[in-house]
Amino acid sequence: MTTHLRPPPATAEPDIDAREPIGLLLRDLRSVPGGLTSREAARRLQAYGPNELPHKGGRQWPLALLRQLVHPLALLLWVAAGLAWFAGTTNLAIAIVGVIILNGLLAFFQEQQAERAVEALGKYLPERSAVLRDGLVAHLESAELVRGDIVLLAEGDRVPADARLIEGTVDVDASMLTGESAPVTRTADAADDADRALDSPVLVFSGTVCVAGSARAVVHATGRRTEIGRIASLSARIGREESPLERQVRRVAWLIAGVAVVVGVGFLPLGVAAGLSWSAAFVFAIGLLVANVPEGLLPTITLALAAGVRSMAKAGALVKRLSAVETLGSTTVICTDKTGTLTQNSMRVEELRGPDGAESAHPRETAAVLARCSTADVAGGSGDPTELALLRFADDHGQNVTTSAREAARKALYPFDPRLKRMSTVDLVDGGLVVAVKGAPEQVLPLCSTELGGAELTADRRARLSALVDSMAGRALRVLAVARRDAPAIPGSRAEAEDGLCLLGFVGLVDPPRPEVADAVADCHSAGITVHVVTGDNGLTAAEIARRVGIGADRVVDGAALARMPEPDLDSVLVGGDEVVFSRAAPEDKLRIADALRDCGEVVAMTGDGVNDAPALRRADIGVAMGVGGTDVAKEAATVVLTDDNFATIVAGVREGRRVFDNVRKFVLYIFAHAVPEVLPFLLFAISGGAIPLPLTVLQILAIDLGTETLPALALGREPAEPGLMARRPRSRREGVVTGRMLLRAWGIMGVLSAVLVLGAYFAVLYAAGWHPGADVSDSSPLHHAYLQATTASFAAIVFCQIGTAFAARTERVSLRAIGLGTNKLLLGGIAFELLFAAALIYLPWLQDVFGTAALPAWVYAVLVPMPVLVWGADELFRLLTRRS
Ligand SMILES: Nc1ncnc2c1ncn2[C@@H]1O[C@H](COP(=O)(O)OP(=O)(O)OP(=O)(O)O)[C@@H](O)[C@H]1O
Repeated sequence: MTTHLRPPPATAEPDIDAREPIGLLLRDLRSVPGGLTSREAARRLQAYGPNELPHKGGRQWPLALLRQLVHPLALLLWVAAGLAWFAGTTNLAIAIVGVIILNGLLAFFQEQQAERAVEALGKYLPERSAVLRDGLVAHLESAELVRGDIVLLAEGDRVPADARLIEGTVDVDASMLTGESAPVTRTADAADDADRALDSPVLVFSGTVCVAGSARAVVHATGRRTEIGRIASLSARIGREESPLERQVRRVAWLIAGVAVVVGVGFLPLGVAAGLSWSAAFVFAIGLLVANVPEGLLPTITLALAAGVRSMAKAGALVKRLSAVETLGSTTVICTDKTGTLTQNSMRVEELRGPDGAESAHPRETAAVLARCSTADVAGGSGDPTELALLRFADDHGQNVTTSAREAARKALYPFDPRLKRMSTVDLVDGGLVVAVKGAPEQVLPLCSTELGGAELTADRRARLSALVDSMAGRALRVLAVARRDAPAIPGSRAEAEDGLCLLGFVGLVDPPRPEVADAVADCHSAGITVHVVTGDNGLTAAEIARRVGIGADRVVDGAALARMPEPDLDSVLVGGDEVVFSRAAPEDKLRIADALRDCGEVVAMTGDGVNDAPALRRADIGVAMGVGGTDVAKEAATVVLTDDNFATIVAGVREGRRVFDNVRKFVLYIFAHAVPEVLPFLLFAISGGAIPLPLTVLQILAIDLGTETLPALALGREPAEPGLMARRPRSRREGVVTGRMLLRAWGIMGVLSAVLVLGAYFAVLYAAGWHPGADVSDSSPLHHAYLQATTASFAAIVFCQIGTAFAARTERVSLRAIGLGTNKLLLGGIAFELLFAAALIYLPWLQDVFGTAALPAWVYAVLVPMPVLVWGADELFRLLTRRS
């Protein structure tokens, strides 16, 4: 159920007992087994409101805002503000409170944006349900369901509203309501003696999923009146747990905060020793602390992840958890399905062979079996793509392929079973019963005793037939054997029905690879990602398709061999470096493969679409469900849903994940770099014993941290992908956000250089005014104005150096030229703002008073302007040297 914003229903619905006899219930709901009319449904929708869960709405925001103001780092700042106030520096106290509030607001808006990005995913993938309207089956958005609607439930569907079964039997997984993980059976005509409605054998509830069977049910409660609607805390909101990246960054933030406290406290005695009064030293200690607490780091990361979620959604990959963005980026193995993911899923019968290997001389007999042995609906275009292709073939050969004709003649159905890989029906044909079977040749052939024409299937014939199948499969055809027999009576079981069959021939279907997949596979290979194919199809067919898209398919492991394979052997197959095709795989095999890969330390993305794929999707690091062809169960279990079922989209997601992670590193680097030029001047002051006056005021530091730096840091989070992003090995699970190389660049290179440049500008202004170490710069001294200009020069120099740092931080390895100077427009805007803000501080008289600044003489700009180039240049050189090595 989606959570759109629509007005709440105006009218209350009368109470109805959903467990009363069906006839009575239908009468109370003013419905009939054929469903409501569209007009009546529209009226009820208008009167009672859409079938949606109560929206967790706007009233949440005051709390969210409050949370931003009282999180631990903010509390640290509150303490600092309290101390400043206590020390009598009200100005500083107010400034710190300003820092807290501004940061809180910024973080709040970032979090809100992040939430919205995730919530907006709902609109990409509205849930749909099959419902009877005007006597016909319609596939409507679940939100449009009303009381009295008759819904059709099938395996893999999510139950869209609370409903009473009126026909059929289903197994439902009700774990999200009852916590009971084993599926329970619900039958229309069961005797209902349960105590609780939740345990009633005739009711199904919104949010639970149908894992087997099919049924019709009449809706008796929708939206907020459903069981799940009542349990408001279980609202359909997507989970928001902290990602490993956020956890890491939180730890880093705390570490830095700890260092800030130590530096601040450490400054106290140093400051006093250098000649400051206790209260002045105290004020500076607090200033240092506030300057270095990285309170903005976490929300910025959340926002970067959310931006990743948004752009992935545009690319067709709906990510259900923010944390999945980074996990996708570190994927090392992708296990993919074949049909629809690697291929176009536009199947067509390419050839039909008789048992003799010749182009079949009896297409009509084969077509007749295919027309009956099916559950797809060509007119409505719904059903398994293989079956749709077979039905179109039957249609071309003069068969009646309408569902009504088929169902009228059907006496029994043994549906397609992915383990048995075949399906059968028993139908009444011209007054006699006929068993129709189709399926994987190795499953069907053993059930056949004769072939078309009546000849017995000898061992020799069977061997030749296998060779025929292999030759078809080797041409990338999906091959199905088709068989039939006359039956004297309706068979009692599947085994009895599928016995003593007569083989009619083999159909070969083509399903060409998607054109974009070959490039995506090549990208995977250059990015160090291994691609395994796990398919229910024949090994030769799958290997040929794999080869056509560039997957190394030298090794094919078939389902039977896999079943016999001990764990250590499987491990060595999987980590041997080869790409493997697992053919004739059952859904449980996927789980085993995911498990083995994870045990081997790989980060696994696994695709799936069926009900049985759910455990493997859950077990993989990234479960990828098919949005078009997948069941609701698979989508539920997956972390990523592909709106186009396309393999290339997974790879696009990996690229996006890597980009987001890179960008997080970029702004962490940027934020780290400023610490050195801010802290070093203080140390100089302390070490000189006060002979060198303080090069920066506390409020100037706050102006940098809060005013000039914020926007460029945010803009770095939106940096486009760096060239070569998909030419690197995947990041190891153990590799953190902060690396030694990053610290070297931030502190060792850019930080130290900036500190030198900042002090250079400071001393240049002081000396030009005739200052010497130890000279008086206090309020009343003649050097005071020069001192104000000198601290202003330090402030301006930090701003200019940070511009250089921002450009350097844009790439981790390549040169700035490779990505272009102007490709991040946000950053250019951020820097423009930074300069304007700094200019205001330097030139507006009332800001001069607050921040202790003074207008700079023009020559100082000649010193300042080269600084960005110098800082960026030093890092560029470092990157060049490390690239070479
Ligand atoms: N509707 C069907 N009726 C009978 N047999 C089928 C049907 N669909 C598939 N088969 C047989 O079962 C085999 C496995 O099909 P299945 O659909 O389970 O494969 P899959 O795992 O979905 O394959 P892929 O990875 O290509 O998507 C097919 O190769 C085919 O021989």
